[in-house]
Amino acid sequence: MCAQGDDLLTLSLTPTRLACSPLARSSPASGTYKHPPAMSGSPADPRPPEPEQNGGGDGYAYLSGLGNSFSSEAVPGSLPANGHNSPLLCPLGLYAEQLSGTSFTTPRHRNLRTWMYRIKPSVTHDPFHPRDPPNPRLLADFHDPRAAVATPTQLRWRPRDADKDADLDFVDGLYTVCGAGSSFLRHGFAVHMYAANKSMDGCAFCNADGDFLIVPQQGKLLITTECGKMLVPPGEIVVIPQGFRFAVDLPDGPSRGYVSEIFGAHFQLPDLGPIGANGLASARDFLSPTAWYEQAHRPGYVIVQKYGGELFTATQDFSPFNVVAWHGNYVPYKYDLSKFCPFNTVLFDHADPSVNTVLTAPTDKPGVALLDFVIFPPRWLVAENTFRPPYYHRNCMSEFMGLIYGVYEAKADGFLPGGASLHSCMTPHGPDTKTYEATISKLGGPEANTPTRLSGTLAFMFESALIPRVCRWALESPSRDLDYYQCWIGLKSHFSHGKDGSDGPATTSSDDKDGEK
Ligand SMILES: O=C(O)Cc1cc(O)ccc1O
Ligand SMILES: [Fe+2]
Repeated sequence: MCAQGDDLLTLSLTPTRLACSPLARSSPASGTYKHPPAMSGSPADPRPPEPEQNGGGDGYAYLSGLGNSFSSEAVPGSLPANGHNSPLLCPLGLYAEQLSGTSFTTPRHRNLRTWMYRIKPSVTHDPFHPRDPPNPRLLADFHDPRAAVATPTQLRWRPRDADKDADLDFVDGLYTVCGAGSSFLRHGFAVHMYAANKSMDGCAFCNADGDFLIVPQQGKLLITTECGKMLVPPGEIVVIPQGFRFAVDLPDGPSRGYVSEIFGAHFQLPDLGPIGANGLASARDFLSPTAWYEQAHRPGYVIVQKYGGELFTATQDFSPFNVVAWHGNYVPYKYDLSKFCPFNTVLFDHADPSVNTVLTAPTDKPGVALLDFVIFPPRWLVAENTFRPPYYHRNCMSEFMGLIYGVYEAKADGFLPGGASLHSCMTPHGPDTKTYEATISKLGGPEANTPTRLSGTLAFMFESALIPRVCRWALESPSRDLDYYQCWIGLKSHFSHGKDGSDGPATTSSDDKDGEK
């Protein structure tokens, strides 16, 4: 394997099919998670979490398990007893409020909702107005070619930091790159990136359009939600479902990363098929927050609501993070990507990247995703007589890629941590010239079939069945790599059939014309 750059650690072993030594995980970010006492997924036991026993290793308390029905109380006794959701009077004088993530009548196994018990209900605010200033770089309807255009060109962007001369919080630092469909029609997706240098202050964000899957690449995010707090360093991802109010603090200073937004669907774990009952991402490694609230009078607190891609604000005199207790299965969650258990080919050929799907948002067609979140994690490459980097291909799905750290196995140069690429439906792409040449130069040598460990790298892909339009500002951005196509131009013909007395019949005239000049 030779696609890696110099800064990748590559270990070689004597070829042996069965003995690969297990190595420690190599994510730069992880905490040791201790499973909570009877709290997790146990509505029958509403004891408050105890941070010492119930930590995510990062100082915050979490509940574990994707899809569980959770209960959490910041004050003992604040959840209604006896199975009531909406009693005549809630404990401690709280208001009951339901947040629905699916229609009321969605079949039970997909039905999502949470009950919150809060000091004041969310409705207690002044009217919504268009936000001043707006964020003109957000889009949630991709039907208007004036804002976003169709292009089959291979696209790549260099990483971009927040403008040092501007104060940009998560909301102002967010910009849409591409997407398809419409939040109004509840079908589609958007890919955004963010570059922020300031914590949100005196305001909370609420996305009425869809779910956010956030992939921090630089700088931790401390996210306060109505369900509680989560600390999310690079190497972890976080999902904030549609409608949750949240505020993003930047405890490490400037931060940047990627966001996929899905309209009208939610993420779930992929089916495992013949893999069996275990592998890839495990439900138990997904962590949701525990109840946390603030009670102080907060005059002029602003709710920023993204609705149809536009921002609106409403003012209130209290924090929206006033939920003392909650229960339900519609919750924000985070996941440490180093917990992912990758599967791969163990004899020959290159497995399709779907084998490393972390989360999928399905369409109505079986096996066709509105959006798959796929990773390219550290792993062993052991396939024999195989071109181990990604193959050349044209895909009916569209592929947006980002790099969290390291060097991506298909691109020796130019695809940098914090950068991005887009290869849309049927747009040809694959390893760059340097990667291809370096790989085949090892042919016949001992390295070609030696198991190697791909380490110190973490790339990901948002893959969609929908065909994205690309925002004009992304196409015109100074960070766009206009020379991207050059990385393949150097791919030579290695075709030797009939040339130089080689092993085939006489060459045809078209072979001559197409041969390497
Ligand atoms: O294009 C890419 O780099 C992503 C990708 C990786 C891979 O191993 C196989 C197919 C694929 O689209
Ligand atoms: Fe691809």
